Amino acid sequence: MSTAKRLVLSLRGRKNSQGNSATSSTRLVSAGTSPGHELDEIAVVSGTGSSSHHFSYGGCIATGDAPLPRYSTDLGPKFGMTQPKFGQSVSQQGFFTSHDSLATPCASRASNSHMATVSTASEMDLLHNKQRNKSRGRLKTAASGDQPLLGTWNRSTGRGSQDNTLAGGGATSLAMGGIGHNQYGGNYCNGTDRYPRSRSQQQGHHNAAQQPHHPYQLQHSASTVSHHPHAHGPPSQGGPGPPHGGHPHHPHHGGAGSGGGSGGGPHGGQPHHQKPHRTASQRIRAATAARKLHFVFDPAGRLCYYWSMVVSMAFLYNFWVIIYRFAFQEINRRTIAIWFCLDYLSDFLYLIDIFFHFRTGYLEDGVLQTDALKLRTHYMNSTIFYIDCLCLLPLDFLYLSIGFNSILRSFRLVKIYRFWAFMDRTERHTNYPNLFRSTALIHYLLVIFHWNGCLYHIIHKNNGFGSRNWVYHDSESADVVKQYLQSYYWCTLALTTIGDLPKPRSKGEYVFVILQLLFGLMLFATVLGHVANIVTSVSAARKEFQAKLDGVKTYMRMRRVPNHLQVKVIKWFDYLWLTQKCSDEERAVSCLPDKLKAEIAINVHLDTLKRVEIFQNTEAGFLCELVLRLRPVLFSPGDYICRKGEVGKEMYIVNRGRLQVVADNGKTVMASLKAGSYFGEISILNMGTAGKELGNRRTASVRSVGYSDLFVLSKKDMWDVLKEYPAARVRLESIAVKRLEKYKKAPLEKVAMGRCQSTPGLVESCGRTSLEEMWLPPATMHHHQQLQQHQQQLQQQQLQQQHQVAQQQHVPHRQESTQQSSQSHGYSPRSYADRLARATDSPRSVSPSAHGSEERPRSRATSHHSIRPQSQPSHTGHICDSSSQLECYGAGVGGAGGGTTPLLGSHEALEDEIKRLRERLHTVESENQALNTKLSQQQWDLENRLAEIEMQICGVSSTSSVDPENENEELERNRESII
Ligand SMILES: Nc1ncnc2c1ncn2[C@@H]1O[C@@H]2COP(=O)(O)O[C@H]2[C@H]1O
Repeated sequence: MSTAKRLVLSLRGRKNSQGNSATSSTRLVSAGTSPGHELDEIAVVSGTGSSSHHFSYGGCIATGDAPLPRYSTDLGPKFGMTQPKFGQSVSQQGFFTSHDSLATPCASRASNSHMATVSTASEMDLLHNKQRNKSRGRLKTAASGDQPLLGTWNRSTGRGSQDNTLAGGGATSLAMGGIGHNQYGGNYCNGTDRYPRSRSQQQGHHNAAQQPHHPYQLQHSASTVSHHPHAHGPPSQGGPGPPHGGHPHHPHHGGAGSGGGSGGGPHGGQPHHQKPHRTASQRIRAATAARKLHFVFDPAGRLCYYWSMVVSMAFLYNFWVIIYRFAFQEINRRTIAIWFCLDYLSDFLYLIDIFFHFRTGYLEDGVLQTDALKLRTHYMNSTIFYIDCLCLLPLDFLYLSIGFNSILRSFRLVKIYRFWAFMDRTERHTNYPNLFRSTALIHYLLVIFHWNGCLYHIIHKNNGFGSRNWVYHDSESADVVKQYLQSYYWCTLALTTIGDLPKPRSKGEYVFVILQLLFGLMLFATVLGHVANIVTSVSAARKEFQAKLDGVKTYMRMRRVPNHLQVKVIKWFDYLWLTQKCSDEERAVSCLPDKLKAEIAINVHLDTLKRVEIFQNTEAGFLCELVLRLRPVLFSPGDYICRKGEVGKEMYIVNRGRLQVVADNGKTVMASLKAGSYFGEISILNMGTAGKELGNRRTASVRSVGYSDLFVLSKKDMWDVLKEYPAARVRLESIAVKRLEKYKKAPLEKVAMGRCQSTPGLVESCGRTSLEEMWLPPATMHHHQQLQQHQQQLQQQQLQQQHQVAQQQHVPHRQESTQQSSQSHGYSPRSYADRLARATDSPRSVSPSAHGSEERPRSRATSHHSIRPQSQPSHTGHICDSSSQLECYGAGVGGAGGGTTPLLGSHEALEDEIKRLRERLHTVESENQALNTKLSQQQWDLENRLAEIEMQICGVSSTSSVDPENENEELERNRESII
């Protein structure tokens, strides 16, 4: 998608974003920092002095609701401005991409009364001529047309240059929807290409009557510009702006806001009555004058970059040639013309560079300054200005006295700062930093050899250090190139410490050669270091990855991890390396601010994320928030990502790969998931079908078919975000409800359950409830908590009563009973309700399973279902039998096989099962009754026996005539011991 399109989309998106500034800026950020990013490069600063109009979308302009200037969108291609290889500079990124940076410039500009131009990134007005021609034609038409040109728009009496602005902008301001003559009007380019006229008409007021329809205004306005949010608000609102035309509290915005400009409010821009009538020719003149455009270059923009490349070339020319010509006295009559042309071409470029600097913006408090006066002052007060002047010191005049000597041009080399800046920027932006570094290193080496060779030749030419033995003898030859190559070769030997140099004889020669060798040594070391760095950075990722793999391997070997598992782990690493080439993606971007991280993540995973249902048509902020919390994770083939019945703590988004939602048996596939799908949300939303307690349990198992690249989102993170975005929550829940519906409709085989086969120790409850019970209509979803609480209270009360009964009956196996009770399971609210009702009918229903007690929450442990007031040990065994039978049932239903009950595939089967269960319940109840009778019988026996003993004791005591008090105590003691 082209940048322009993206921008348009982002702006549209912003309109839809319900005024959420964060959101909108985020969208804009996305567009603004897209690789396209051409638009911020081009800006028109129209008018003179401070009244400029900015057309770029960068900076604050982008924050506006501005319809995109039509011509801006295709400026890049139009002018052959291809996508830069090296993208944007860091400063630019910082400036345009962060939310703050979008907002700040506006604010600061608004508060700076001297800042005329607000453009963040303005480089040139490429369309200026075209526009001017158009305007002329239109003006002609207008002038000759019936409509008088005497509009009611007003001339600004603002700052000096604003006349021009008015004119041209007069025209321009009209076009810009009344970017008045107020500097901020100019600053913000508030015109819209669609709204100004209608707005002005709507705004009406008295000037509506005065203001004739202005053809120039209309036509010109159609060709420009952006729209200032402060001044107009969203265009879609369409209604009249405040009478001041702009922000009611910001008179400075009036110009822009009067916006409607041409219409403006009565106070917008300047009062109408100041110069209500101007002739057409006046206006044309004014317009022409105001159309004197000036350019302001964004230091971080592409033009600046390319220009610095040109200047660097000029510098390199001087860098290589000055010393060469000095050493070899290459200038002679034959070549003088060429050298002079080249010399003065480079000087000319240096000169232009000075002018370029006058028009290059700079950052002040993080805000790009574009005011011409400020730029000039800033440049002239900087050291760079003096350096640039020094570079152009015209020592060439000395040619006249001392002849051609390129050493007089040595000051041109001071421009090296430009070359370094260019190299730095290129290094930062290139996609091949190591290649670039290597090339730069080689270049530096060649230059050093070149200079050294030239120096050597100079010494040689000047008769060396007294003897010429240590220089090459045949260097006397007249062939300059050969002489140069010999010197170069000598230096290469010396500086690479290879040796094999002619032996020095005199002291001077010795010193020179020693210095050469030392320098060569250092150079060599430096080069080696650089090369090592380059090589290291090339393989850094691989090394890090390898180190991690080695660590894991060592660990597995030490811990004697089974071979198959080791192979699996290594394969996992293989896949990771193949697909990501990076062991820790998160760490790679950890130094970035969150907004940028989110932006990167969104861009990198855009394809996946836009397919995710929950992210579609949601607020951009929601996506941003979530994306920052996503953690990538990779699963191997056959891995279970989650198992039915487990507590859900995370949800997953499929980035790549295929997964299956499977039933307990691991074979029945309930759904297939691929990139863009998500799962695991039901349990983390506590919407599981098994009631409150088990709402957080996985409703299904999910298995990876091949390698799956997923994003994990923790429950806490999810809830944190959903708290802020309730609409997204509703959406997520509604999708979950749909899935649950599907789940409900699925054959019972799929949902029936018993012991969770995948995770030993877990017992799933859903299968024990009927399908009707499992289904919880969405409407009741949010009530079920209350219902459950109520039910729990009832259960607890009942439980207490039963405990009391048990205590009264001195049940000795309370512990066992409680153990049994703790094995009960959670149910859906309806399930609870039904069971509660059943419990009322037959309170001694049996616990369905005897497993998973450790897993159950406490509240469940006290469930009434498992309370059995047994008083005899034998009963416990009996009840265990019952429950184990049921357990078998569960297992059978769950598909594990071996159960006594056939698989339940239909409603009838289910009802049969219920019937069977009820019968079983009756049996158990009657058994219980029988046991109770037995118990009563035993109790009666015991009491009888007790009475007999008492009688006996009484008899004994009467015969032994013991003290009655002692006798009573004794009796009591005996009784207790008997009991
Ligand atoms: N029928 C289905 N279609 C798609 N996904 C499902 C289906 N049933 C369950 N899931 C997903 O599987 C996940 C298992 O864990 P959760 O219950 O947390 O959330 C579940 C759903 O996200």
